[in-house]
Amino acid sequence: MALFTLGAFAPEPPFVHGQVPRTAVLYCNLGTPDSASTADVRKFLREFLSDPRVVEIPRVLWMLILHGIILRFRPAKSAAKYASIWTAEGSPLKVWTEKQAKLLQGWLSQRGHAVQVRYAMRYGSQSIASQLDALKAEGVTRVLVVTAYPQYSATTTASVFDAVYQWAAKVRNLPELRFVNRYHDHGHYIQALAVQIQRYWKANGRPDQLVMSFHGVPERTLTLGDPYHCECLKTARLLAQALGLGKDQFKVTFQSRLGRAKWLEPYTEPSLIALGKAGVKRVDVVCPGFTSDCLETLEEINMEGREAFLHAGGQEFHYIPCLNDDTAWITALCEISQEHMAGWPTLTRPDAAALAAQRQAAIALGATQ
Ligand SMILES: C=CC1=C(C)c2cc3[nH]c(cc4nc(cc5[nH]c(cc1n2)c(C)c5CCC(=O)O)C(CCC(=O)O)=C4C)c(C)c3C=C
Ligand SMILES: [Fe+2]
Ligand SMILES: [Fe+2]
Repeated sequence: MALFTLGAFAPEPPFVHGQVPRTAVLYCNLGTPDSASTADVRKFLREFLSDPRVVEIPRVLWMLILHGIILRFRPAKSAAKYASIWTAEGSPLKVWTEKQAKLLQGWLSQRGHAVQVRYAMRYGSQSIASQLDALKAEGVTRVLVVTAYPQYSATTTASVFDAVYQWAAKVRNLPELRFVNRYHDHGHYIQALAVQIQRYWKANGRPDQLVMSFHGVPERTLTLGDPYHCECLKTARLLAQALGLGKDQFKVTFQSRLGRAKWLEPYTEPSLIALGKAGVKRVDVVCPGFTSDCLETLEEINMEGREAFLHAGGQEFHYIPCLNDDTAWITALCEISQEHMAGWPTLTRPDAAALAAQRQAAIALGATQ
């Protein structure tokens, strides 16, 4: 009989003295079903909605509601919605997230940083633990965790961090870890949104009202101290400023409510209906909190929201796409990552071209020359 047990820690490759430190960026998004089938959507929803960060009601009661009602009826309904936005390459959320990570890798390398970029999903395939395992196996000793969520919420950002901590709790020789909590007011992020909207308006004309629709959360989270609501409002204010919009030219709303509890208000769809009924002719909707187009933007806004507005008497509905693979957005991701890697010796080629690119980006944002 063995006298000693190794406890929870699995054997890991031995530490090699003199090993070159290696840095990685782990870019994390929410996740999405593997296919638009009801079975895959149910599997995804089960994992997502079982996270106590996402639904904060007493466990036993919630498990009864989740398994007794929601997982019986919602998967088929959601699967039909997913089917309406699915692409040949898969779920838009996955396609964009993967592309953003590849582009970020390219930009960081071009700026002379020796950094590996991987993307991971909080729920479903490409899990955070699997990607951290892969990075560790590749010899990475420093990881910067960046999320696809500009506004911090315990329901999203903190849940990603939980998954990292849960992985870390089982690892003996941990990499150095850093986290980006938020970038809702980062100059490059706001600039990327403004550029995207202005480009859209240049090609399609301007609306009577710009609706900035953010994903909702239960209102209770605000009174419990979640900064999400305030951060959404700050993003909206900065974006309106960058676009030169007056108070009566834009509106902030919250979408995707689930269940009967009160969520952050005003709700997007009733607001669109009210605008249509009030005789507003053209509405443009942008979703600044979503960095990739996904079910919530492509179906809920561009299909359901459009229908609601036009049905209520509105004449023109425009959906402005998310940041997706836009160059200004990838630049923003690059800047945000660089700032948080300060002090980590990642620059292998601090050459004139890389430094000039950084200086130009800063000047474009109003830095003194
Ligand atoms: C209690 C439920 C939910 C909370 C709280 C919530 C917060 C939240 N979600 C996002 C971003 C996304 N959510 C997406 C889909 C989605 N969200 C919920 C529920 C809550 N979200 C559900 C049940 C679903 C699945 C679809 C459905 O059945 O309606 C997505 C899109 C995923 C995709 O595959 O395309 C995103 C992105 C944020 C930012 C947020 C809080 C700030
Ligand atoms: Fe959501
Ligand atoms: Fe939705």
